[in-house]
This record gives sequence, structure tokens and C-alpha cells, in this order.
Amino acid sequence: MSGTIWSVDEHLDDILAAVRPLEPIELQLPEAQGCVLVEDVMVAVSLPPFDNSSMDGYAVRVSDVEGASEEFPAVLTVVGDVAAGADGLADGRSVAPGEAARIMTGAPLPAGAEAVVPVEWTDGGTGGGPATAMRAHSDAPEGASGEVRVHRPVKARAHVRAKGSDVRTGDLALRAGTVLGPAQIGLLAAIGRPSVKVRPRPRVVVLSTGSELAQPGEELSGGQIYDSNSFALTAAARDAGAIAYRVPAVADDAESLRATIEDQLIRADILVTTGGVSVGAYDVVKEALSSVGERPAQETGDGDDGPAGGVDFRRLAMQPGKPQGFGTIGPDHTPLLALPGNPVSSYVSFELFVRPAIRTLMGLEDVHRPRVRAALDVQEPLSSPSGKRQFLRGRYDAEAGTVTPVGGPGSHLVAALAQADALIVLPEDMTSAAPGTPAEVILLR
Ligand SMILES: Nc1nc2c(c(=O)[nH]1)N[C@H]1C(S)=C(S)[C@@H](COP(=O)(O)OP(=O)(O)OC[C@H]3O[C@@H](n4cnc5c(N)ncnc54)[C@H](O)[C@@H]3O)O[C@H]1N2
Ligand code: MOO
Repeated sequence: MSGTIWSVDEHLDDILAAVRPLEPIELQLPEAQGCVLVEDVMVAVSLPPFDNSSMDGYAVRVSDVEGASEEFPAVLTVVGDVAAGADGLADGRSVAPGEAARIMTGAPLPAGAEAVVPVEWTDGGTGGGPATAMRAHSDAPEGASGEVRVHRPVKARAHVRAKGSDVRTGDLALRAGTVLGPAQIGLLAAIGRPSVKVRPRPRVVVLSTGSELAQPGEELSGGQIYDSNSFALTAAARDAGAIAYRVPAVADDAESLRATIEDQLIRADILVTTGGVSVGAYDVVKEALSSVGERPAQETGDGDDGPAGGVDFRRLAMQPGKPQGFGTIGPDHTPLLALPGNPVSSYVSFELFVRPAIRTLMGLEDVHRPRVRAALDVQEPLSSPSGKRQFLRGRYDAEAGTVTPVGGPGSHLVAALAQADALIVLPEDMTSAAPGTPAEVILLR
């Protein structure tokens, strides 16, 4: 552990300087969700690909229904059906003067027709009053023939969705850099793209350490607690966009920890450990990381604190989250962030340091949580340690423009953390914050 105290920003800069976006790969659409596109995608097929009906109804010629009303309907001969998926009328036939084709939503406008009359504006071929729906073809095949009475006129192209009215062949569908959400995935599918070139989701291995840790569902014996960090941080990694792997707690034994980390390197783009980074006699993360992979960690000593090809353990001017480790390990120089074990410390550290690293690996432009300013909603002044940036848990009220602390500053308070939706940032030079003080707030949702 070096003597220099790092600021929050220096530590974050050090991490982000070492993390590069992952190499792009071709992914099938379902796997590409949430990923950043690295190619401009052009439209190969116009949307819609052909003029088609936006209503279930009758494809007609405009002059045939001019002046039509319920009292004086236009009577047309039905010459067949055009269902979605059919390429016009059977035998390539056209709609001739005095004729209509029954047409379904999405079906191509048959040759000769100029507009569509919704079925509700006709008698539906029944000879009765206005129809509310078409009869199913299987029940009444005769609906595709006979006569239809049209009760209203239509203008040319009425209820017709023109070919290319959405996008045209050769248009830019999505620009490189776009984050693929549901609508973008839908567009890619609509233009017929089965896969796209994107930066993949980073694989994050979360590994908690501590001989006191039992897994939820197990019986607690004396001195044990449940491992919550590995669950919280795996969830946080997923939430950040990563593929997350949780490794159940490793005992405080440098050999088994080293072996576990070496095993995990193969599936990690980034490794996150919790616990074992302070100054106790069983804080084995430091010990274990001194000889993982081909690049041994180096104790950098005072002064220049760069992780010269290993994991550097350092103290940060922040609370919670003071002891931290960062470096790269293994043959691929995989980034490793060693977070403190206290549950709130590890979560806050994840939000501040791991999440931006994950999002940098993904190639996202916006790697940070949104920040706002809000007035402190407290009865008494809050105290904050001098020289440290404090991150209190809070609830943000956007309407009132206020933030209310939940729980105290203790880094073991997981129940309060679960009530919070924000972190309240009290800067290094602030030792007391009066009620109403405007504070920076990091929104967690
Ligand atoms: N003499 C000093 N003691 C401590 C210092 C210090 O400067 N001098 N720093 C304190 C601070 S601040 C922190 S933060 C912790 C960090 O300690 P470690 O990273 O070594 O973590 P552990 O000692 O392993 O655990 C701390 C605490 O958290 C609990 N824990 C650990 N892992 C989990 C988990 N997966 N799920 C739930 N809870 C976990 C653990 O039982 C301990 O209670 O050091 C302080 N001490
Ligand atoms: O820095 Mo520790 O993270 O205060 O609890």
C-alpha cells in the first residue's frame, strides 16, 4: 500500500486510461441488444417494400366510388381476395372499372386499384347495413366474390402505405455509435439484417473474498455472515450492460484465491474482487495478486503510484471506499479492480469506478451516471470528514428538487442502501452541510 492518498478523480482517470473498448464482433440481433453499433447500417430493402393497405377493406378505383353514400352506395363486383403475403390478385389480374378486391391490412395494393375503403364503410358484401368486420374466409369463402356496397367515397391513395414511405433502399438506417435498444433491433430486423457488427458486452467476473462468508440458503455458524457483495455487484455489472459471472466467496487464503483468479481470467474482460484490501492480517487479496499470471504485482512505494504492470493498492480520499486496488493481470493484461469488503463501500466503489470501466469497454460515450443538484433535506447540519469526498446514500425527489439522506455514513448499512436511489456527494473541503445546501447528487436509477 503506497503512502500517497489518491483523489477519487485520479483513481478513476487511472482506470479509464487503462481500459480500451473491446474489439467489435458480428452478433446476431438478439445478442446485440444494448451493444454499440460500429458500422453504418444502410437500408437494403425499402420499408414498406411495396404499396400496401393500412386497413382491412376493399381495394377500389376512385372514380367507381365517387359520391357514394349509405343511401346511394356504389355497387362493385368483388373479384377476389388479397391477403397479406399474396402478391396481388390471383393470376396477376387487375381491378378493372366497376370491380373491387377484398384486401387485408399489409397486403399489396393490387394492380388497377387506387385506394382502399375500410370494411366499416361498406356492407361487407352482406347486402345489409354497414359491416363491423369481415367474415372469416374459412367460414364464408363467398366473401371473396359477389358484390359489395360502398357507402363512402375515398381519395386516391387513401389507406395505402406507400413503398419507401418509412425508409428507402440506400438510406442510412442506423449510424455507427448507436446503442441498440428494442426499436433499433426492430428496425434492423425489418430491413432484413440478421446480424450486425458491434462491440460485445464485457464479461465481468465478480469474486468476493472472506472466510466469514456463507452463501444465502446455508446455515450461519458463529462469526459468519452472508455474502451479499458478490450478489450486489454481479447485479450491478449486469445493470451496467455486462455479462456478469459471480464466483461464490473465496476463503482468506492467498493460494486458493490466486488459483481461483487464474481460473477465472479465461472468461473475464474485467475482474472485480471485494474484501481483503485494507491493513488486516488476513487481507489476502494484496498477497494473492502479487504473483497472478505472467506479470507480478509491484509494490510501488511512495511517490509515483502507477500500477507498473501489476495491481497497485492505494488509499483514496473518499468515504466510504478508502482502500482500493487497481491494475492489470494475466497474459491479456485484464483489468482488475479490488474493492473494499464493506458492502456499502464495495457498491459505491463499483458505481464510481467499475461501472464507467464496463461502459468504456462497451464503447459507450456516456459512461457515467447522471448527476443533478438538489437541496439537502435535513433537520440538522450534516458533518463530513475533512479532506475526503463523502458519498452518502439518499432519496432524490425530482419534483421538490431535494435529496434526503437515508441511514448514516456507516459502510455496513445495507438496508439503508436498499432504500436509496441516489448518492449525495459532499466535497473534500466541506466539513458541514447546512439544511438546504445545494449538493451534487448521483442518480442510481
Ligand atoms: N486498521 C484499519 N482497519 C480498517 C481500515 C483502516 O484504514 N485501518 N479501513 C477500513 C475500511 S475504510 C474499510 S472499507 C475496510 C475494508 O476492508 P477489506 O477490504 O479488507 O474488507 P474485509 O476486511 O474483508 O471486510 C470488511 C467488512 O465487510 C464485510 N464483508 C466482506 N466481504 C463481504 C461480502 N462479500 N458480503 C458481505 N459483507 C462482506 C466483512 O465481514 C467486514 O465486516 O477495512 C476497514 N478496516
Ligand atoms: O472506506 Mo471504508 O469503505 O469507509 O468503509
